[in-house]
Amino acid sequence: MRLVPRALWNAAGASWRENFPLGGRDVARWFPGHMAKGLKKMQSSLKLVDCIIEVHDARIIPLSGRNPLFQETLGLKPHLLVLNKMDLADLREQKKILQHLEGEGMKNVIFTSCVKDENVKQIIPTVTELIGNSYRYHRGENLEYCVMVIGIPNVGKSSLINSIRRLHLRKGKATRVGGQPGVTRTVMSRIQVCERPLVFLLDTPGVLAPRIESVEMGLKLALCGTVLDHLVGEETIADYLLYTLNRQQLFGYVPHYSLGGACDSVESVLKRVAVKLGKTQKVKVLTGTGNVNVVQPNYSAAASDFLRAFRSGLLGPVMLDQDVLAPC
Ligand SMILES: Nc1nc2c(ncn2[C@@H]2O[C@H](COP(=O)(O)OP(=O)(O)OP(=O)(O)O)[C@@H](O)[C@H]2O)c(=O)[nH]1
Repeated sequence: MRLVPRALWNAAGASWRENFPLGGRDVARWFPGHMAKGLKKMQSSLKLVDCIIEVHDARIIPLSGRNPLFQETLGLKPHLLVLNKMDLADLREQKKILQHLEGEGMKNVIFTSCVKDENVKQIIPTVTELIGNSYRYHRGENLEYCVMVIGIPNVGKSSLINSIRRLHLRKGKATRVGGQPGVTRTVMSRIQVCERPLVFLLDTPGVLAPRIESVEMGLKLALCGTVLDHLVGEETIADYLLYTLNRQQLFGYVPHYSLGGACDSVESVLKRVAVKLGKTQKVKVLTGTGNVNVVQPNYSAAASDFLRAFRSGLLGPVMLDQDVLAPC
């Protein structure tokens, strides 16, 4: 998908938007209140836990997405960062990403894909080693390990738990997986995921509200589906997607929708996508001589499809935090 098709060479030389208009957006509203309550519950369960697995989306480098309140507590327990959805991420700069994370104090990092069960097998041995090298306070005598899985919404926490369980115990789903953020809400309880060593995970992952340092970070999180789309606006997210793809010269959307060429106007792209998909709607227009029915492109349906295609990897892999890596 990285290869720029011949027809797009001209487009690749074109100039794309340097900035995305960020003003007037109330990012604080994008994350629902139930997450703050979850944090308290997680903090009270921490004394039962030997290790924390923090799951994040591999397309965003998890600096700003992390909740500072939890981060204070994280230092006390062995910590493994799992960067999931690697099948959707452009990881050509993996070395830089790891260096960057190490600079932020995150030494134990594994990239995974739960849809392909890629690298998931490395998790239990790594966790066991981390716990073995740590002081377990009052849990030193206990031969079973208890691990807490945490992370912001929709990054694949439940999928990871199910995947670990499937690979080590050959058992089916223990926790619900959903395409919408915020599926996991119920009280935490333990489930076994491995026999030797005996490892339990808190079966309901801890859902953290991300700390959004900037509107742009909020838009990246929205693009990855960690926020309910309607709170941000699908067309806004679609516009941010188009801006990102063009800036990074990722023109996979052009052949995907058989568009004539790349374009930086979201209105024009969504119009062509809507027509291509046959997503049009009749709208009544008031004229001087009465009401007239006009067929218009359904921009909202086109935006939904554009986002869905991106999120399922059909437009190619992406690294949304290239700007964070640039000064490394
Ligand atoms: N492509 C891809 N999709 C994944 C991967 N892991 C999970 N997903 C998808 O991401 C979506 C969210 O997965 P969940 O496991 O429900 O995520 P969660 O973090 O538990 O979500 P919340 O309950 O909202 O906190 C689902 O549609 C999964 O199928 C992965 O490695 N690759």
